[in-house]
Amino acid sequence: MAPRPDVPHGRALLADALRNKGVAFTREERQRHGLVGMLPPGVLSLDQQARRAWEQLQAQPDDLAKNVCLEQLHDRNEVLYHRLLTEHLKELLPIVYDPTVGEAIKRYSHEYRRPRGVYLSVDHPQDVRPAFEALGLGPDDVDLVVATDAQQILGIGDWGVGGMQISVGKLAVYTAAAGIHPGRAVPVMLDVGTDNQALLNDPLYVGNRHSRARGKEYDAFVAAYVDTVRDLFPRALLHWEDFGPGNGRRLLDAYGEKVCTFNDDMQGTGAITLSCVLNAARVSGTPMREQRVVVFGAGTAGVGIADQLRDAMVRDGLERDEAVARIWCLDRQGLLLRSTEGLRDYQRLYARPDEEWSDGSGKPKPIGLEEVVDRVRPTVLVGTSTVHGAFTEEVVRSMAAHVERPVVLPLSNPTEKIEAMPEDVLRWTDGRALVAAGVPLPPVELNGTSYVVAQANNALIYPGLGLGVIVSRASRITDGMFQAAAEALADLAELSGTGAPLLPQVENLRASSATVATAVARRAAGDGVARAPLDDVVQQVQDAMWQPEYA
Ligand SMILES: O=C([O-])CC(=O)C(=O)O
Ligand SMILES: [Mg+2]
Repeated sequence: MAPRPDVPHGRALLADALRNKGVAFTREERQRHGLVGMLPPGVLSLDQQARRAWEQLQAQPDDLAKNVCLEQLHDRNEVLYHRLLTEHLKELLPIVYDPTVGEAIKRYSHEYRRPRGVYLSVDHPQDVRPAFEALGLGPDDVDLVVATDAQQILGIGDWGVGGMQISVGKLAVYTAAAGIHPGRAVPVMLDVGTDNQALLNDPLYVGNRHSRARGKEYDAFVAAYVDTVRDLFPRALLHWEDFGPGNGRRLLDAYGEKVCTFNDDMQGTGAITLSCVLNAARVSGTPMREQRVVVFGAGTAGVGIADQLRDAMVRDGLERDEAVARIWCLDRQGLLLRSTEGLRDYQRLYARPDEEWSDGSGKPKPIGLEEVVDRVRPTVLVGTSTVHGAFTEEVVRSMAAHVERPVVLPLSNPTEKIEAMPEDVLRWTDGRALVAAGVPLPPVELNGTSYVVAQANNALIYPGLGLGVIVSRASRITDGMFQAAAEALADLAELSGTGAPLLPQVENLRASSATVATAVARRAAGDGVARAPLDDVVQQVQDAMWQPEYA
């Protein structure tokens, strides 16, 4: 992990992925570090090693095999792994991250090779502290901790201990995109059990073999995690990933004001969607205060998106309740009404008055997406439902009948969960729709125009956000910092020309993350939460970015 005084020797050095250079160790280094006879005599450069690793990767039969191959490299030689990732970001992001990471998570116990990160068990809360102490890192050595309890992995639900791979994948993106030092970042799996029966009945499953802990037991375990990290690593930013709807918002409410922390699915996804909609508003000429937004899937992500769009409408001149009134949220029960049973507290704000939708006679019937789109005539349709194909031709055509440039954002992932394929949406609307998806997709060729589909994934936000927090040493993360991130990213997109994507391309992730980081750090200072002096933010951000090169 982070530079330690005790530089390992011999085989231990080869096994230390952060320091290992493999055949790039020079003859002199081999002699100095006790490696004589342990490596073939040839000495390769990092570039040559990267070429070989790339060849090995190309020989893999499918994306899951590529993911496994890359993660093995990750465990052997981190510099080489990150070199490869940085050089081939567009090709490799879908392998180490969404969508293939979903497959790796499902297959975790069967592809199991080498543990990575910190595994905490709800059955042994007394081990939380020793587990972090075993990293051998000092109070200033950790910048970032990504933790999941895996209840709601991507759009694929509860995957128990396999969720570790989402923490690992997010950190890989942090480093590739924003140069977060891989030795100063820790992935964590909070194993509270799983309600996934297939896992519980799988003899090879390597997680806790019981149902999910809830209530006091859960809260005490999470508290032990937060308290221990704050105590041992007071500089660390705490990132929450893929928690269930019952816990994600609650944990953020409990810790958001006290700790430097954020929930990526609520706030990162909210910010990236805001970026998209800000640019769609530029293209269509319809200001934010005039947008009508339908959110299909009112879970953590959907409501997080609603919150940030609402705030953007308020900044554009609306009162808060006027902005809320321009947002319609649907969940499993259909359109959320005040009388809807089982509303979660965070959904309540967006529940519509029943009078709007019924004549008051009898119990209201569930109101589906078609009816809502038909009556509301939304300008923006967001999908966070994981219902594949929910944005039917009928729904999209109905929307496009009333709106010149309908904004359609099928964000569910992995690809098998997407609400509509952008290709279809563009075809149904004769190329008028402004589309972005949560997963990477190829450009759509239609009537002689190539439409580049932006990837509206929180990967364009969280790495820069994290870097901005680290550079400014922010004591907590304000709403304004998300706004700054969303606006800075939106400003980077080239919107000219038919078919231009709504967001900067993933190939430029390193540059766009630096821009996001700069905006976030400045806003941290503006909001009074920065603890580091920021004399030259642009340079400070550059200096803070770790490069994949041998020491
Ligand atoms: O990881 C991703 O690709 C986006 C995300 O946070 C999620 O879907 O949960
Ligand atoms: Mg997530």
